[in-house]
Order: sequence, then structure tokens, then C-alpha cells
Amino acid sequence: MKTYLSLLDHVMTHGVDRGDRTGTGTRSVFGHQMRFDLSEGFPMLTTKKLHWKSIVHEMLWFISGDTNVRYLQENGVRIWNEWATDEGELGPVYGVQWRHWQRPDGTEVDQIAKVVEDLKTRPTSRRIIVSAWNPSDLPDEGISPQQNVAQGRMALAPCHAFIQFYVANGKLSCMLTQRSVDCFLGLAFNIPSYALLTHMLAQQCDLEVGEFIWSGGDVHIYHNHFDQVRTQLSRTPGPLPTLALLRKPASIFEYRFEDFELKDYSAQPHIPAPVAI
Ligand SMILES: Nc1nc(=O)c2c([nH]1)NC[C@@H]1CN(c3ccc(C(=O)N[C@@H](CCC(=O)O)C(=O)O)cc3)CN21
Ligand SMILES: O=c1ccn([C@H]2C[C@H](O)[C@@H](COP(=O)(O)O)O2)c(=O)[nH]1
Repeated sequence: MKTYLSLLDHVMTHGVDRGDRTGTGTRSVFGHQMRFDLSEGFPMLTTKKLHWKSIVHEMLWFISGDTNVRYLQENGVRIWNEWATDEGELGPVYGVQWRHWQRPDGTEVDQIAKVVEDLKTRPTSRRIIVSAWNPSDLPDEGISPQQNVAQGRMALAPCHAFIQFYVANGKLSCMLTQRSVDCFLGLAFNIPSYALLTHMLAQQCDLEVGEFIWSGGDVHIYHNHFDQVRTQLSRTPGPLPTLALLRKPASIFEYRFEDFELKDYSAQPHIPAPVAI
């Protein structure tokens, strides 16, 4: 994960200090790309311990089409709590856009089912894409997440917004475009999260895993994460863990937490940091 550490160093050294929606302040660069060869190991940080349960359950929750934090909370995952209403609702965020994108006539598009079908039937297609960026459901940036949900909008605009898949030589690659990137907290989750999705789709479509390519737009470090970033940059990364899929479920929608085994994950201690709301 040297590429991730290089990005932290790059933002700290070359970034521009700016204000932001949350009032916290960030140092940012605009536009960056990283490539991870998934055959070389599972891209999970070893320079700080990550909560594996949060990564897996969040991805299963997206794929299930759910947008209420109840499932996450029942599984000990707290990362979406701050944006939810008292009833746990987040409005039409990722799950709805991935699985239940509304057509004008009221019918729905299941983008995940379509990706599996395309990967199996026309793997050379250049249109194997999932978009969470649905302008008609975007929140109003001037009001709170909970007020947006009450108006039927998303609590937060999608950050990992556009995903494209590519098949060559029997390998599945995934490219993510992330418009806004909290390098210390969010990105540490987003990389293994999409690596996991790529492994699942590859298994379902009888492909090997290829590369995960990550592209960021507004790539920032919050001002109140600088000490944590310096701690992390002082650490030496260890070998990557590997991911084993213990079962092949009948479809992409039938994975369970127990189906994933992260092998040889040896990480340095967790580094706590406040999340900007
Ligand atoms: N400012 C901000 N950064 C984000 O990364 C982020 C948002 N907002 N809003 C929506 C989601 C929620 N995500 C989050 C939210 C919190 C953590 C977090 O606090 N992580 C801690 C604790 C992990 C845990 O309890 O599982 C960490 O140390 O990684 C991570 C990702 C990613 N997103
Ligand atoms: O998966 C995620 C979700 C969110 N983030 C970060 C990026 C920003 O710091 C905030 C979102 O604020 P906006 O004003 O909507 O850009 O959350 C992330 O890194 N990863």
C-alpha cells in the first residue's frame, strides 16, 4: 500500500488549504489515480488496523439495495450513523441507485444485475457501468442530511459515484471514479471495499481478478487528521493479506459475511480520527 502512503505524502506536500462544507478545512489536490493489481494481494492498509466487518457489511448492504442503517447497526457497523434520521433512513443513497434506479415511467433499473449479465454475455462491452450519481435525487447542500432525507433526497451525495468494469485475458478489472475523497478515513475503506466487489463479481462470472484502478476528484486530508497522517507516514507497510472466498453463492445477491476470509492480515495499531459531518 505504498501508493496510498505516497498519496498522503503528496497531498500534505503539494495540497492547497481550503474551507469545505463541514467547516473543518482540508488540504487538497484535484485529480489523482492509483492502480492495484489484485493478484498481488488484497489492498488493505497494514499501517493502521481497519475494521474488516465494516468493510464487508457495508458492501453487502449496498448490494442488497438497503438504505437504512439498521442492518449495519445490527452488525456492529457505525460508520453511517451520523447522517441517518432517527428512523435510520439515509434517503435514496447507493443501495437505491445501484438496485432500484427509477425510470420516468416508474419501473426500475437493477444496475448490479445488469453488470453481471453483461460480464457473462458481452464481456467486451465498453458500457459495463454502475452510476450512483443520479442528479434528480441529489441533496441540497444548504440543509442538513436529515432534512434532505425528509424531502426524499439522499442524505449525502455519492462519493464513489461511477464504476466501470473491463474484461481481458480472463481477468476482471474495475475502475472507480470517486468525486470527493477523505484520504485518511473514507479512502482507507473505499479501496478494500471495491476490491471486494471485484472479487465477488469475478467469482460469479468465472473470471480471475485483474486490477482495481482508483480515480479521485477532490482528494483531501482534513486539517484535524494531520497528526494521524504523520503517524501513519512514519510506519513501514507490511505484506498484504489475501482474500479467500469460501463458497460460491448462486448469485451476487446471496453472499454472507462468513463467505469471506481475510488471510494473514497483520496490521499496526488503529489510529482514531474524528469524522467530519
Ligand atoms: N467526512 C466523511 N468522511 C467519510 O469517509 C465519509 C463521510 N464523511 N460520510 C459518509 C461515509 C461514511 N464513511 C465513513 C464514516 C466514518 C468512518 C470512521 O469513523 N472510521 C473509523 C472507525 C471505523 C469503525 O468504527 O469501523 C476508522 O478509524 O476507520 C469511516 C468511513 C465514509 N464516508
Ligand atoms: O465513501 C466515502 C464517502 C464519503 N467520503 C468523504 C469525502 C468527503 O470528505 C465527505 C463528503 O462530503 P462532500 O461535501 O459531499 O464531498 O465524505 C469518502 O471519502 N468516502
